[in-house]
Amino acid sequence: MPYPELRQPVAVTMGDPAGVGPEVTARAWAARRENHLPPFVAIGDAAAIAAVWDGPIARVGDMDEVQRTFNDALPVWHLEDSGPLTPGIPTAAGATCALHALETGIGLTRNQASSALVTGSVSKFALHSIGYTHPGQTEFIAERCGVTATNAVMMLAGPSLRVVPLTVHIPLIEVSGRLTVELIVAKARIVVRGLKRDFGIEHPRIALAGLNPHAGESGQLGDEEEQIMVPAVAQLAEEGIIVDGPLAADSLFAPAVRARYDALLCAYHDQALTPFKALHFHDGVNLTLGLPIIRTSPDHGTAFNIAGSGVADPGPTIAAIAMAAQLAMARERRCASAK
Ligand SMILES: NC(=O)C1=CN([C@@H]2O[C@H](COP(=O)(O)OP(=O)(O)OC[C@H]3O[C@@H](n4cnc5c(N)ncnc54)[C@H](O)[C@@H]3O)[C@@H](O)[C@H]2O)C=CC1
Ligand SMILES: NCC(=O)COP(=O)(O)O
Repeated sequence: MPYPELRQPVAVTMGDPAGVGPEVTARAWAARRENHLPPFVAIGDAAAIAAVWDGPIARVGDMDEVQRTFNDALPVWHLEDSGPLTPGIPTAAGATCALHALETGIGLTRNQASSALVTGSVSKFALHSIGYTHPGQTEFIAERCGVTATNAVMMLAGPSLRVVPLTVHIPLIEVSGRLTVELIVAKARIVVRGLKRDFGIEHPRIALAGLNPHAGESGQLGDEEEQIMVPAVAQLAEEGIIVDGPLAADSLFAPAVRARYDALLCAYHDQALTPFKALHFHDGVNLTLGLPIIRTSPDHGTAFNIAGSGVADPGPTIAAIAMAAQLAMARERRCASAK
């Protein structure tokens, strides 16, 4: 057992049943031994897995059954029939099933029936078509956990890079208006706490990327750096946080530069996720800092263009399950030593 202190299985939602979620979850189970994965349960429509995978499935209704069946079959917490299913074609019934799976996974994890939550990829468009109003899953999970959206911080973590988009699912034109000293300081504090608590880094070093080319070139190429970022970095430094910036984003990801930091705080979604996915598509993980539960997710979307064709890489899901288990075990160890 690679995770001896993990008291409960990990809850893995399959996301949109028409996306690659069902097949990558099943293939992660098939690769459980070589990847030393902990027991986990797949939450969603069992038919969505059967449509794309011919391995063994065990329908379960409690976590004891998950523990008992995991070695021999993929445990599935079956929720509902998501209707006629064609991989690659999202439907309202499929989005409803994905949302129900998310609710179920959050509930199991908040009740400590599962040690951690791993969320499969959903289609934001399909979810919004059934009335979902949150920008992503992060904000929904935060709300269910009683945490404000600002205090639930998205981090993408891979073996050689951790990035944090300070603004996430908003149009590019709104980024400048959303960046404030308060937002940067609040998120940076949560990042530093997460690096200490979840990653065991005693003195985290972070850097803030500028928004404009050359970090604004002293105001000649934009003033967000001078007006917002410089005061935010000064305030964080005053609090004793080891922080550099704002630094020119184009060179921040160069190997010699990024190696100096434990996390890079970026102004907007693609500034963070584009270099991250270029480096760590296969083994990178999306996680949420600032929650009372552990939540991770593969760092890709529903990939409707390849769903059902058998080519989807299960690596990101394997990495998300492994990281969820490691983080949960570290927290359980800390709780045990505090008693
Ligand atoms: N965590 C989540 O729930 C996320 C959900 N999304 C949602 O996914 C939907 C599609 O978004 P896209 O921007 O097209 O991103 P995507 O990640 O679904 O696909 C982008 C490209 O990457 C490929 N790809 C993705 N996962 C792969 C895998 N496991 N193995 C091999 N190739 C893979 C796809 O085939 C496609 O060519 C959108 O509705 C978006 O909202 C996007 C990112 C994260
Ligand atoms: N691009 C990252 C992403 O879309 C993940 O968002 P979330 O659903 O985890 O909030």
